[in-house]
Amino acid sequence: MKNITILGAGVMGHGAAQLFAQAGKNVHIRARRESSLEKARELITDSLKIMVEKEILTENEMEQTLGRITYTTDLHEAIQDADFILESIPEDLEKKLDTYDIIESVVSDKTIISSNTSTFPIKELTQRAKHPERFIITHFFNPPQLVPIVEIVKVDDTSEDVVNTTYDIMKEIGKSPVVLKKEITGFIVNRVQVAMLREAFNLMEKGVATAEDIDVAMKGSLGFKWAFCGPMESQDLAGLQTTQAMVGNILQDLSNTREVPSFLSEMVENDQLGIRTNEGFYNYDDNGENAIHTRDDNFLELQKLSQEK
Ligand SMILES: NC(=O)C1=CN([C@@H]2O[C@H](COP(=O)(O)OP(=O)(O)OC[C@H]3O[C@@H](n4cnc5c(N)ncnc54)[C@H](O)[C@@H]3O)[C@@H](O)[C@H]2O)C=CC1
Ligand SMILES: O=C(O)[C@@H](O)C(=O)[C@H](O)[C@@H](O)CO
Repeated sequence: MKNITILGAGVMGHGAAQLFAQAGKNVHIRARRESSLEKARELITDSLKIMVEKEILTENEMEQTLGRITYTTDLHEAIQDADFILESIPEDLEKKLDTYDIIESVVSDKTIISSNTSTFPIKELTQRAKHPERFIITHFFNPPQLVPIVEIVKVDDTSEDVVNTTYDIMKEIGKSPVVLKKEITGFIVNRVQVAMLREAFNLMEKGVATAEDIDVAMKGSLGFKWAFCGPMESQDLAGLQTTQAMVGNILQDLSNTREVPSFLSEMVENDQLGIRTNEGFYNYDDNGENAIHTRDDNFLELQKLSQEK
C-alpha cells in the first residue's frame, strides 16, 4: 500500500496528506481549485516546520515528506494508481456519492475507498457502490497528523481483507485505530461530542455560561483528565455509587432537543464559520494561523508526554 490519494484539501485533507507522507507513502492530494491546494501546501509546510523547531523532525525529513506529496486538481490523475483513497470532501452525502461513482469508474477493484466522514454510516455511503465490500470509514480527528485515534467503521459486507489492511495501514502511519463493533451514526467520539455540545449549547442559550467559560471549564477538567484517564476509568476512580447519583440527579435536567440551536444556524448563515472567515465563537485576524500554531505546539508537547508514559 504505497500510493495514497486524498480527495479534498481542506481542514482534514491537508493534514491527512501530511500524515501519510510523513509515514513514507506517495501521496496525491486533490482539490478542485489551485487556491485550495496552495493553502494546503502552506498549512502542511507550517505544520512540518513546527515539528522541525521542536526537533521531532529533521530538516531533511521535512523536505522528504514534502517531496512525497503531489498536488493536483485532476481527479483522474489523483486516483488512477491509488492503492488507498481517503475521501475527505465536505460532509455532504450527494457530493460523496457522486465522487464515489467517479472513483469506481476509474480505479481497480482492489483499491480501498475510505471516507473521513464525521457522521454517515457506511450503508448510506455505499448505497450506489458497485463494490461496497471495498469501502470503509477511517474517521480521523482534527488535526489528523497529530490526534492519535482513528475510528474504523465497517459493516458485515466489508471485506475482512479490507478491514485488516486498513487497520494495518493505520498502525503503519502511527495511528491508534479503534474498530467499532457495529456501525452507528457519528460512531463513538462524535456521538459523545454531540451529546456534550448539545448541553454546552443549552448552557449558552440559558445564559449559564459563555462559549469561553465552557472552553476554560472543560479544558481544565475533563480535557485535562481524559488525556490520560478516560471517562469510564474516571468513574472507577470516583466511585460508581457517586457516578450513579450524579447521572440520576442530572439526567432529567439535561437538554433533550433534537434541533441544531438557532444561534448556530444563524452563525453559519452569517458566514461566522470560525477561522475560515475570521469569526466564530472567537474572532481572528489571521485565519487562525496563530491558533493553529499554538494548538499544534501544545498537541506536540502532549504527544511527547503521552509517548514518554
Ligand atoms: N473539520 C473537521 O474537524 C473534521 C471533519 N471531518 C470530515 O472530513 C470531511 C472533510 O471535512 P473538512 O476537511 O472539514 O472539509 P473542508 O470544507 O475543510 O474541505 C473540503 C475539501 O473538499 C473540497 N471540495 C468541496 N466540494 C467538493 C466536491 N463537490 N468534490 C470534490 N471536492 C470538493 C474543497 O475544496 C476542500 O478542499 C467531512 O466529511 C468532515 O465531516 C472529520 C473529522 C474532523
Ligand atoms: O473533532 C474532530 O475532529 C471530530 O470530532 C469531528 O469529526 C468533527 O467533525 C469536528 O471536527 C467538528 O466538530
